[in-house]
Amino acid sequence: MTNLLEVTDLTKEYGHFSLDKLTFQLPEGFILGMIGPNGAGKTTTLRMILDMATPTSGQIKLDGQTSRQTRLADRDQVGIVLDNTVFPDGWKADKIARTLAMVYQNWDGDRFFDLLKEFDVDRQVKYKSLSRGSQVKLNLAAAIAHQPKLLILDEPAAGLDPIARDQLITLLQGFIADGHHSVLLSSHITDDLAKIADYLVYLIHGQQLFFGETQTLLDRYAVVKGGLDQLTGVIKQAGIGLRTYETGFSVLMARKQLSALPRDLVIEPVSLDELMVYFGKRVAKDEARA
Ligand SMILES: Nc1ncnc2c1ncn2[C@@H]1O[C@H](COP(=O)(O)OP(=O)(O)OP(=O)(O)O)[C@@H](O)[C@H]1O
Repeated sequence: MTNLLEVTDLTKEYGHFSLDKLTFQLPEGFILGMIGPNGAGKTTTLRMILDMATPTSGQIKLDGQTSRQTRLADRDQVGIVLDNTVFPDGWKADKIARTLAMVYQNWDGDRFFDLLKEFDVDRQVKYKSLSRGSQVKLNLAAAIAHQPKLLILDEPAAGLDPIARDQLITLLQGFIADGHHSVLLSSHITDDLAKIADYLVYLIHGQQLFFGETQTLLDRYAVVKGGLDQLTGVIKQAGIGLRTYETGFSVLMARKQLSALPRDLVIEPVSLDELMVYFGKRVAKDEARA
């Protein structure tokens, strides 16, 4: 398998925050999702991959290129939608298309306008007058229409309604379908990510908690529920993000620890959203202790 992106021991020190030795790969033909709570370091990681921030140490290989100069020269191969991607307020789609046609060698104007039609974005409306969702859709269409190998998207689903999010998922699946394109995206909408991300990088406070196949992460944990009288010392110690109610408790546990538990507890699969909430609760508890 050829990797379009390889990140090795990537570190960034900001004084109050450090991103610690991230290591992950994105093969051709796959989608990699980056998840983590606010301030985990997702945008910082994407910015370093895009040469918009300088790593303190570590290596980034984009389509086989390690040197910053070659990566910059090969910019056509990457399509980007960042939180703050904007076009000048007064520009309409036609002006955006004319401009990007001069910037990108592989610009495909027909594809751009087809995508706008599919997304129901009015090409006669000035960029500043489009709704937030329509601006995101236009940014996406612009990123895809220059036919990059790799799409990097920071929170692309923010501001999109459920129908548009569904269109986005279909679009991204179509983008990677030939096996030679890949997508790296960060998102808080983890249910969407669970549907489309083949791999996940999970960051908390700059630490990489997990990198691997999405299903592997979900299979590794389970939600355990029971009455307060069943809350043993083992559960309190090994459980992640314990929640107690008047009537009982729920906690996240690694499946490999389940054999040590009483048999009459309720064991349920965990969703990506729940997983993040339980882990988030553990981090908050650790911080309160520190
Ligand atoms: N240019 C900078 N200078 C100093 N600190 C920075 C800079 N950019 C980011 N940080 C810090 O890095 C940390 C991680 O921020 P980052 O935006 O990468 O997180 P995130 O996971 O994308 O969060 P969110 O989900 O809220 O967008 C934060 O504590 C932030 O203050």
